[in-house]
Amino acid sequence: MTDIAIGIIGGSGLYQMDDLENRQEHQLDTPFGPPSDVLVSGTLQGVPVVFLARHGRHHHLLPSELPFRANIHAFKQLGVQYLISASAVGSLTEAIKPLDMVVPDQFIDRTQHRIASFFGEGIVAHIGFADPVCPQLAALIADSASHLSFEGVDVHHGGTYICMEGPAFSTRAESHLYRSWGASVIGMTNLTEAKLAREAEIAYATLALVTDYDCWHPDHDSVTVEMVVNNLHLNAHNAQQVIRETVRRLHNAPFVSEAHSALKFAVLTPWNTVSQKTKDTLELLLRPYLSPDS
Ligand SMILES: CSC[C@H]1O[C@H](OP(=O)(O)O)[C@H](O)[C@@H]1O
Ligand SMILES: Nc1ncnc2[nH]cnc12
Repeated sequence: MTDIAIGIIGGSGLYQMDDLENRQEHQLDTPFGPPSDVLVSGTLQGVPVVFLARHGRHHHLLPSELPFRANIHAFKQLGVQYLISASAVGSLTEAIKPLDMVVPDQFIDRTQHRIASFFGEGIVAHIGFADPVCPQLAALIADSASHLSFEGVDVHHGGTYICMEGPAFSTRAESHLYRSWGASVIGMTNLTEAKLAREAEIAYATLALVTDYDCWHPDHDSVTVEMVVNNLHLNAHNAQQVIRETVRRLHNAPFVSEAHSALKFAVLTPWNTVSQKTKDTLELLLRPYLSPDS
């Protein structure tokens, strides 16, 4: 099949794109095992896209169980160059209220049990990650959300997303600690995904949908799954509109992101010292940098 440049990864509450036409399911395998679910390609207002439900369509995978590498590899196999993530988050600040939308520009890593690199097994690479999301894609998402102007919903362009391990939500002491760090929102998935997308040279940015005030707010109940789900049902529809508008704009004006050449100077290990097994595993990622006889 021909390459699909735009990928969408939906988190809690976003298990499919309602208006996706010409749907086709792709059961893919990767050197890192199978992805969370089938990838579903189709067209959104005539634009080819491919969608994956991050936790599976029936939400059967914990954040710590997500096959992050397989998911990103599967998008890469289909030719994805831009990946739009939609995610549920808790707010860590008064200025960001439930149902608001946030497009983070920074992450803080509080994960503990995840493999967050494609490299190792005899090949070393260090990607730049100072700016962990693609600024152009983030701006497109934020501008699309602002343009659609949903009643009672503020759009926050920029902010720091704390990525915790989960699955339990934070303790109150942790929540206050993250606030003291100046963080804006908290979730359990996006940092790992952003790192792997960068290693795969895919431009990545997130539309974060606020569902709760975590557990720091004196005037609001501490976060529960019921609270998250109720608010997700309210804003999943808005989120799909933002994604559609972002896809439309991106298709009309694609751009070159720094992410698209992230590996250019990142690999330290001479290719001729790498085992054939590791070469085979990483061939898709390293293809642009390999000479025909390496
Ligand atoms: C259902 S609340 C916690 C759960 O929701 C978020 O998932 P996602 O980022 O995939 O939308 C959060 O990260 C947790 O995994
Ligand atoms: N408060 C919270 N903490 C972590 N992940 C979340 N996802 C939605 N709300 C969350």
